Amino acid sequence: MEIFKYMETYDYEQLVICQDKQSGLKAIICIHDTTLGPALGGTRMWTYENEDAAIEDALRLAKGMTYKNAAAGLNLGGGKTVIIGDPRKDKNEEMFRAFGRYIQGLNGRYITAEDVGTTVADMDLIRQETEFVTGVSPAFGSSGNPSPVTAYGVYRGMKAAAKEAFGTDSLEGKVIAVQGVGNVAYNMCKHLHEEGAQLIVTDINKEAVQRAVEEFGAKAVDTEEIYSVDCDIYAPCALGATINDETIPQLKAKVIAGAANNQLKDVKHGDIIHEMGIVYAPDYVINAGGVINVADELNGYNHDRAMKKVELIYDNIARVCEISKRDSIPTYVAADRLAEERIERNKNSRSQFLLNDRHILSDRIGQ
Ligand SMILES: NC(=O)C1=CN([C@@H]2O[C@H](COP(=O)(O)OP(=O)(O)OC[C@H]3O[C@@H](n4cnc5c(N)ncnc54)[C@H](O)[C@@H]3O)[C@@H](O)[C@H]2O)C=CC1
Ligand SMILES: CC(C)CC(=O)C(=O)O
Repeated sequence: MEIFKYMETYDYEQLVICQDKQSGLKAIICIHDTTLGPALGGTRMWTYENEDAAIEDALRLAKGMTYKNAAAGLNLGGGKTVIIGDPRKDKNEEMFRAFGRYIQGLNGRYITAEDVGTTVADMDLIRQETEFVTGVSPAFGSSGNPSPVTAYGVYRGMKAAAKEAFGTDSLEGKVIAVQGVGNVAYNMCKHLHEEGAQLIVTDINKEAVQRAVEEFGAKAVDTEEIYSVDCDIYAPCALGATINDETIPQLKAKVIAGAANNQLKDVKHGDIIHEMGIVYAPDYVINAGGVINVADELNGYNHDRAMKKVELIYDNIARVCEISKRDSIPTYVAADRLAEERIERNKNSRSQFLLNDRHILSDRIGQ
């Protein structure tokens, strides 16, 4: 990969490669854009095929956070970290503390949280070395695990997308195919089950599938079968790029609404599903609940206030659908426009010099 060329094309600010021999830490912190504020985005731990794949994931995920934070109305930029390793085998205390020191070295340009493969306990270890971490244990006055809140936001956004496709936002009786029933999707399934939806689930983790079958009466299918099942809504909640040349021809769903980041393999896939008449709830709009929740910590965490903001994901998805119809553009383009316009407006309004400019983290770092 030609890193500088890629970073220049998509306007990235910084890529930090962190190595700590003793703990085995191999981390890539990527900061995409800090126009709106410090970059906030989670840390993913995953067994990447090779280093290029890890760097590419960090780059794509960080850019997604810029758009997510902007579209959610947060005064935060976009960043993300990937740690190379197996979260079930390769974690240790020193690793997360070493990582915490690397974050501290960025002096507030990047704030982390959970993502796939990392937990509240990992964030607690990072916190021993830096203040620039969220999603820490509630005992520290923090918001804890963001997944249930992300799940609630996805549920709200799914209802808005259903309204657009079916004329009603009730999910009662709707058949929903859920790919990956991990932290977010398990909690999402709870809401869907309570509303009377019928669930079809798949996961590479058989225990996760079993739990959904037992608790929600879900029907289990093989991982490759999930794309072609008869359903109303496809909810991608595992990893990215599952909307691609191979899967699109199999889809029967009228709505795509799920938690995964970077669901479209390429932008052209957003165009194709739009032409097919599928209502696509753009990933970074619908899955913003977690970041909205952890971002609230920066003001002194208040759960009710955070949940009120998360409720608005319904309105955000409805707005994106409205713009898509009005301007005859795919929903992913409508979402990108919302985010880009907000960043641009903020860029242009930063013309005045202000001594002692108030930093979003001023309270935390005691300035
Ligand atoms: N946790 C959060 O608050 C947020 C998560 N997201 C995104 O949502 C997605 C899910 O996140 P979490 O639930 O936290 O992760 P998780 O790791 O708890 O759940 C992901 C699940 O997908 C399964 N999976 C992986 N590959 C699969 C495949 N090929 N087929 C079927 N299942 C597969 C895993 O076994 C796991 O159970 C990720 O893309 C994440 O980046 C986005 C915003 C916030
Ligand atoms: C998990 C969140 C707290 C932040 C994030 O990285 C995301 O929304 O993807």
